[in-house]
Amino acid sequence: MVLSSSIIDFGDPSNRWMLVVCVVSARILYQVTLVVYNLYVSPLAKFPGPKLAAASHWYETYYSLLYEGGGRYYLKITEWHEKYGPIIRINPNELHIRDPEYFETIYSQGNDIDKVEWQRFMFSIPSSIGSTVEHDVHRIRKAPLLSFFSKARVQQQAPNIIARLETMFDRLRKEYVGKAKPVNLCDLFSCFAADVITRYSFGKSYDFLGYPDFICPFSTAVAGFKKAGQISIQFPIVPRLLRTIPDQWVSILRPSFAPVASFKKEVFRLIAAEKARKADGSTKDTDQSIFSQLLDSNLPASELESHRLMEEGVAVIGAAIDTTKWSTVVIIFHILQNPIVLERVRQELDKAIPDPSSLPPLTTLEQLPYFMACIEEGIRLSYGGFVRSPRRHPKPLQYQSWTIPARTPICTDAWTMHHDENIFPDSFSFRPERWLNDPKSPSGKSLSRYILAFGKGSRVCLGMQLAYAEMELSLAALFRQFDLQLHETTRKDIDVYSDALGPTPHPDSKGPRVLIRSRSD
Ligand code: HEM
Repeated sequence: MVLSSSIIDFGDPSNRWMLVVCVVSARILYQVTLVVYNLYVSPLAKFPGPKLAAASHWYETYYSLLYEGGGRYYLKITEWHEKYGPIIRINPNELHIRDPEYFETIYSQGNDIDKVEWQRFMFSIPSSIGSTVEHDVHRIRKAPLLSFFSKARVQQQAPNIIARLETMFDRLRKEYVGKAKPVNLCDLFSCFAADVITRYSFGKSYDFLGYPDFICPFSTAVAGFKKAGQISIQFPIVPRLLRTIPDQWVSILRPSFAPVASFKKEVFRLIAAEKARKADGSTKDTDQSIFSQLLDSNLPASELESHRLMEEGVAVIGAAIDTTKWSTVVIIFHILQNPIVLERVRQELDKAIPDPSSLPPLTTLEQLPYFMACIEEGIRLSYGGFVRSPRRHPKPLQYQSWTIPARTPICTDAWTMHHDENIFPDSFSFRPERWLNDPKSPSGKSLSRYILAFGKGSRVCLGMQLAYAEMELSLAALFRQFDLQLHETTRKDIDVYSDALGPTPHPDSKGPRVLIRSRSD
């Protein structure tokens, strides 16, 4: 105290100004040094790309948050690949590669590939598998869930999916079929996907399909959360700080968050019940919920702590709703917009499903080539996660003449892959035919290898089989039983405008809507 008062008198205004000037100058000096380092000294300095992006993160921040409403950096990346070639530096630390033959190297099954630090807090659930950065921790966490979401278990659970479909169709018949009342496909399939995943993972139904007009506050809250996702990517400190605020306070400050807060409480309740059942030895059906599955696994005790399990539960539900909804809606839109496609799908489904009220097993639907081609093509044009998901490899990677330093964040993405015109000519058009007769890429590999919508390698989507089953059953039943007509809906309602932790259409879109008639009308 004596020291500070004897050296500088902060009561003197000129000294206070001097302090401000010193702090600002130090900050400017730091920024200038950083820019010089990024441009000339960094191990990535030699890689091609725009100097502004290499100099500072602020360039990405501007395109991600401000320019044309934000979420538009993916278009810049495409533009730069045209100009600078297949490997570019897209910010001071990260490289992006556009080469359909190289993405399997980036996203390989290798055990020692990490995600990057900003992915940990992106969804505010850092201990869930999708947010786990370290490969070894991720592997341990994912292992016990693999069989729970395996193809065999999904097939076993098909009757539960069909039961949710019946609920959905009953409501459609009562409130929409034959009426001049359009239904918003995003709202409809959000509720459906939410009901399916909660029943599947928690062994419990929450009747999301019962909400008026299919507007479910929980899905709306999750969608709102995702809209703010770019802020979390650009400023990872924000979600970290928000986590320190109790949920009740956040709900008061932002009432739209309340459904997420009460959902988290419900997840804690389920976990407590499962732990109590396990403690008194009465757990019988080990595959009823992901929590019984995890608690019966050989995960260490630290991994079974209630807060960690809550984050895993929320992650599984969160990962399943918007993604499955969006792919299903995109597929419906494109089929409806192409009368020839619609006719062909119907012919195939009518033949395979003679009684519209009785769906065949998934294995039969999967044998319908044109129907499955429509699904694959719709998945291609719905892009899956969309947001970049970089990886860090422990050893240097070689790409053409470039040596990529070890642990450099490196990525490609579904937008880049799915619009590679050499692999998918006329890539913006919906052309199911491209998937018929076991098609190959110019290099002779199966075309489906170039689909990145579910991710690849060790981090591949956990719920892929469930997502396919939901899409196959719901689309087959929908097109078999109903006549749908697009209502004030165009490609503007479907095409990606921005990346808001998922493919997001133009902000003016009111959402894709349809009018529904029964096919027997
Ligand atoms: C059409 C539907 C779906 C699409 C397009 C999709 C897409 C994706 C993508 C791209 C990833 C990888 C993200 C990354 O690399 O960081 C992923 C991971 C994940 N998905 Fe899905 N998903 C879908 C449905 C589901 C469903 C139904 C579930 C329910 C279980 C689910 C659960 C997960 C989980 C838990 C992860 C993290 C996996 C890991 O990190 O190992 N997804 N998904």
